[in-house]
Amino acid sequence: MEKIAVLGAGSWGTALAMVLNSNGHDVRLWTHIEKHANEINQTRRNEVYLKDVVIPDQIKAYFDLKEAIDDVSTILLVLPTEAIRMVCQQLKAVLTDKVSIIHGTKGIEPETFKRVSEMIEEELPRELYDEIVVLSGPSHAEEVSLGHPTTVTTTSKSEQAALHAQGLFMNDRFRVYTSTDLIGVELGGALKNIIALGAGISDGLGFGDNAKAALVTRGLAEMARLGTAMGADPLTFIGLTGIGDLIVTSTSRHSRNWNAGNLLAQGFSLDEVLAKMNMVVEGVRTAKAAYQLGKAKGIVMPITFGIYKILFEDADPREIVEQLMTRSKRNEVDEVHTLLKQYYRQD
Ligand SMILES: NC(=O)C1=CN([C@@H]2O[C@H](COP(=O)(O)OP(=O)(O)OC[C@H]3O[C@@H](n4cnc5c(N)ncnc54)[C@H](OP(=O)(O)O)[C@@H]3O)[C@@H](O)[C@H]2O)C=CC1
Ligand SMILES: O=C(CO)COP(=O)(O)O
Repeated sequence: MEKIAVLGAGSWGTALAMVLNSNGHDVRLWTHIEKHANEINQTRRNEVYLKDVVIPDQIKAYFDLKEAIDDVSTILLVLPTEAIRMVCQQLKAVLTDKVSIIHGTKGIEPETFKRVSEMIEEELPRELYDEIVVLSGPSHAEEVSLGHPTTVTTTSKSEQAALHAQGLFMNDRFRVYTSTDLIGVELGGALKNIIALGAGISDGLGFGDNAKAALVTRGLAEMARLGTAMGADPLTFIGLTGIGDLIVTSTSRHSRNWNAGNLLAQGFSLDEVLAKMNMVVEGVRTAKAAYQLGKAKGIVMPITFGIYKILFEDADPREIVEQLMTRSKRNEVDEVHTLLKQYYRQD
């Protein structure tokens, strides 16, 4: 059994702390708000982020980062992408012994186009950690914390490290696979949030199931197209961290991205939507990064570009849908599909 510090006491950090606790690990949950740590310790509830569950007594919340990481062997970062660099800098100031790092964050940084593991690598000196592992897949905190069956994937540059993380989390309610495609797993988890925003917009406009199936399917093609150009294995996009996560995020009432899209379609401005959500909506920043990246690399991503225009250029969602529906005639099969077809023919 290990001592593990979970940095980020939002919904996902709390749910993952509960999984680790149920596996017998000694888990500390760190939040940057002192009042939040006190509330969790006194009430055993995380009222703002995960109100429907009781947090087991064994999980202690910390405000002092140095105390939270004292003597731990693994640190799990579960923060918004925007907070990753800042918290790594705080960590660097107090971390003395080498640890394993795992992260459960899903995003890409605008301007730099860095994945989260790359941001951590840039901020933390190499001698302070063994390897970085990514944990991703279709997994809403609200269901994981209730013990509903869930599957995720761990990946790392080191297969050993991915296997170690698999062992830490896996139980009969939380099944963990491993993958060797670090780039594909991270990009799948980040890019699906953009398409989920689109699914929320589509549902908010009342377009129904056909439109959503089209968005998810053609959105997946865009994810795989950009991902492949960034060095991912296209097959990863038909796995848990690609289509799996895209399905759950585009269809679940728990999804922050879907709900944000739904509110946008009702006419709220982006600022109003983000204020109403009170939780991180990662697809917004990642849409900016994917738009910039798609432009820079000349990748065809009409859905992603349309969602970017709704978010940042005040475009009317109905006009974007019309533009998507009236694009020039095409064949459905492009280079990514061709690769997938070759794969299926091997069976
Ligand atoms: N929720 C889910 O079901 C899942 C989420 N994820 C991913 O996990 C990541 C975290 O999401 P989630 O838990 O939902 O987010 P939440 O919005 O629920 O919580 C975010 C937490 O991070 C804290 N935080 C924000 N900025 C900082 C900072 N600078 N320093 C320290 N803490 C900070 C927030 O504190 P404060 O109260 O001050 O805002 C809050 O406690 C995201 O990348 C998300 O995509 C992945 C899978 C499932
Ligand atoms: O990544 C997630 C589920 O796998 C969470 O998505 P949301 O942030 O949209 O809730």
